[in-house]
Parts: sequence; structure tokens; C-alpha cells
Amino acid sequence: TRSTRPQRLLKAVQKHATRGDPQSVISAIDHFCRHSEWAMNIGDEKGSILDSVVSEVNPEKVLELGTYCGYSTVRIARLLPPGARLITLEFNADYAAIARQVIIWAGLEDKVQLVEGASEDWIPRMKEHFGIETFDFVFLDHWKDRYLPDTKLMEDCGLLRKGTVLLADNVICPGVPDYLAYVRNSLSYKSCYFKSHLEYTKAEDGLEKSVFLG
Ligand SMILES: O=C(NC/C=C/[C@H]1O[C@@H](n2cnc3cncnc32)[C@H](O)[C@@H]1O)c1cc([N+](=O)[O-])cc(O)c1O
Ligand SMILES: [Mg+2]
Repeated sequence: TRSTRPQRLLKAVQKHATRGDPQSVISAIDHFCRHSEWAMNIGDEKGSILDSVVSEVNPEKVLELGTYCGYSTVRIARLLPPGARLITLEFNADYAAIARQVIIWAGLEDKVQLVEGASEDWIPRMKEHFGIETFDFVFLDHWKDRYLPDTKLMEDCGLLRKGTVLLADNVICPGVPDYLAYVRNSLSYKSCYFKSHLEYTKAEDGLEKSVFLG
């Protein structure tokens, strides 16, 4: 049977990227998505904004919701200081298998824990299962109707602390209106919008950075 797009994306990484070199993995995926097949990675333009926010926060504990093929996982993990950890949640087993290989090709497997399962099942188990007190940085890039419920779930589970930074992809396209209204109107968040473009296109999209105020 015909291969899947994530399988072809992984092949492009293994063909064009250098093992252990995260930047070459990022470039290989961006080249594949620009010149062969579009895929819903955050991409290079919004990816640079992600890089700058991660570098500013310099987090020890990171949570990513929605691994997909691991592109943003690699972007984030490559910037983490020694000893820092990224937990990424992915409930599609096929995508998780591809992402594991992408993360290994980048040489970042020691910094990343890819957990197969649904965010709503795993967020309540972060403390007892992973020994996580609170997260310093959370990247939201999973199903858009899960951003708001999962944010409220993280609040309720005590996983956010004063100063935790949430960064959300696709707040314009496909859009997350309920999440945006919440973080922009809630007294518990200080929110700001980074205008950009939908990955590999000219359409507007952007990232919303929201600092939890406790
Ligand atoms: O739909 C988009 N993203 C959804 C991403 C979904 C990814 O997160 C996983 N997931 C979902 N809920 C989950 C809950 N728990 C764990 N994994 C989960 C899915 O298995 C998938 O791997 C999207 C769409 C466009 N677009 O232009 O159309 C552009 C983008 O940048 C996008 O991110
Ligand atoms: Mg996205």
C-alpha cells in the first residue's frame, strides 16, 4: 500500500539530514514541506518565533501537546539546557512512531519523553507518573478544540505556576476563538499575539503567548 505523508517526511529526514544535527533535521523537513508535500508543522517562520520564546524562558520542564512528526519537538529540545526535559503527548500511534524516529535522528532522545495517549488522560497524571510539579513552558499545537479544555485542566491539576508561559500555534488559522477569548480576557493571564504566516504559505496565522499569573 502507498506510504503515508509522515513516512515520506521521515524518509526525507533520513536521506537529507545529518544524524545528531537537529538543525539539519529542521531544514530537511522545511524543504520537504515547501517543495514536496505541505504538512502541518509549525514551519520555519513561526518556528523562529517559537525559538525566541523558548530561549527567553529557558525552561527546565516543557510540555508539548500534539507531537505529530516531531518537528516542533526538535525545535524546542535543541534549545533546552542540560538536564531540562520535554514531555510531548501524541495519541496517534502512527504519528508517534514517526516522531520517535525523527527525534532519534536529531539526537535529542535523552531530552524528550514522547508519551502515546490523549492529553486529557495524561495531564491529570503528570505529577504521580512523571514526578512533575509544574511546567515552565507549554506548547499547544494539537486539535484546536482541545486548547481551552486542556488549559483549564492544567490549571485545575496545579501544573501551572506564576510565570508559566503558554505558547499556542494557529490562533488565526485554523483558529482557536474560544481559547483566545479566554486567555485574553482572564485576569489570570497576560497575553500577547505574534503575527506571522501559516506554515509554508502566505496566509496569516500567528502565535499567542500567555503568561500565567497564578
Ligand atoms: O489541525 C492542526 N493541528 C492539529 C494537530 C494534531 C496533532 O496532535 C495530535 N493530537 C490531537 N489532539 C491530541 C490530544 N492528545 C494527544 N495528541 C493529540 C494528533 O494526533 C496530531 O498529531 C493544524 C492544522 C493546520 N492547517 O493549516 O489546517 C495548521 C496547523 O499548524 C495545525 O497545527
Ligand atoms: Mg500547528
